[in-house]
Amino acid sequence: MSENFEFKLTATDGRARRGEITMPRGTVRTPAFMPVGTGGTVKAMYMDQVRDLGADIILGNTYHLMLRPGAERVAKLGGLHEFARWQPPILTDSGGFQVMSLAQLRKLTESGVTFRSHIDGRAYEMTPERSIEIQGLLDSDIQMQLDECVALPSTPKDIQRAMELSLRWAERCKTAFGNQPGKAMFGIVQGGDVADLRIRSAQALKGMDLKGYAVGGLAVGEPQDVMLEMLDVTCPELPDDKPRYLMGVGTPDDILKSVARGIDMFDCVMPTRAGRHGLAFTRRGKVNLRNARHADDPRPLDEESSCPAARDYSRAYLHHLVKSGEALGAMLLTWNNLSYYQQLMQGIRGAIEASNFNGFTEETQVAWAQG
Ligand SMILES: CC#C[C@H]1NC(N)=Nc2cc3[nH]c(NC)nc3cc21
Repeated sequence: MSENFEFKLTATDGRARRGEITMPRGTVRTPAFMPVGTGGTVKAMYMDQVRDLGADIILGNTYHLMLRPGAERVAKLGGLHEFARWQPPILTDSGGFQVMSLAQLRKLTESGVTFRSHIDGRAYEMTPERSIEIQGLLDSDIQMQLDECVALPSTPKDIQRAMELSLRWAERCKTAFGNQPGKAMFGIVQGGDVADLRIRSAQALKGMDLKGYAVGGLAVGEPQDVMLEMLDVTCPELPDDKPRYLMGVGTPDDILKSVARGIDMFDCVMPTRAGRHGLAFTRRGKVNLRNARHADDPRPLDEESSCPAARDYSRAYLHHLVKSGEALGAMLLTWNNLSYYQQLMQGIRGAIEASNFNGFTEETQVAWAQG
């Protein structure tokens, strides 16, 4: 533990990095995967289970929590850690992406964005200052800047405008955040799929000397090679001694290829959402438990797994639960998927320490192909 927010690199293998982020609430081993806990819950999981799987940090969403139950209410109840009974670090997204993707009747100005709640239609204003205030009320350990997230596809002109506005908002967020030694505010690199804009955004944010940097505006439907190309141009512009967080990513293959390009942190709804829809991630690839071919299969998902959901239940039973819409189906498959993701991250961290990241990547991809 540290009363400050500190990041240190402990090993590298090519551009892949092994590190640790120390904060008062705990240490985050990187590369790290953050389970998504949007409304203060990692859906279908107990927080103790999430921790036992090896997660060092989870993600919460400003947008959802401000709408329901309300940031001031969570603050009065002791903050998000107390409210959700998750004591390790929490990273909160700023609301920029969710306002773009969920809110209604959005109106954007230099000052901020006004919108109506997708839940009850109530009107809200979100400014850089209010976003940081809300994340402070939640007692978030890593707070994201408010950014303007243009929906894709967008014109280069619109991407540039949004990138430049987001830089001005980053400055305002930095001012509003002030000096909080045990916490961090991360900037978000924007620029869509335009390399020059990505470089300019990264260089400008680096000049603000922030405690960490996210790469945003990806994992919004663009082809994987475009996402990877943007990482190739963005990561070299970011400081080596600060964490790099790729927002909303991704599949296990996305994660391997992004770690190879210098990314340290990830979050994605993939393992939890897929689990609720009957899809299992395993060492030998994905298994769609909705498929009738599992109806009589007595084998577990992975007899060698340390996770009971993967080791102790037949595919036939999981298929039955999924087809019947039983809550236990979502619970077991979410448990399995988060276990797989955390075991993948543990394997990645060990491989970088052993200077074997490329070998680990090849072995993992071959195993997926075994089916
Ligand atoms: C443009 C932009 C941008 C980023 N800005 C903020 N605040 N959060 C994000 C969350 C994301 N999730 C996914 N994919 C699921 N891409 C994301 C990108 C962002």
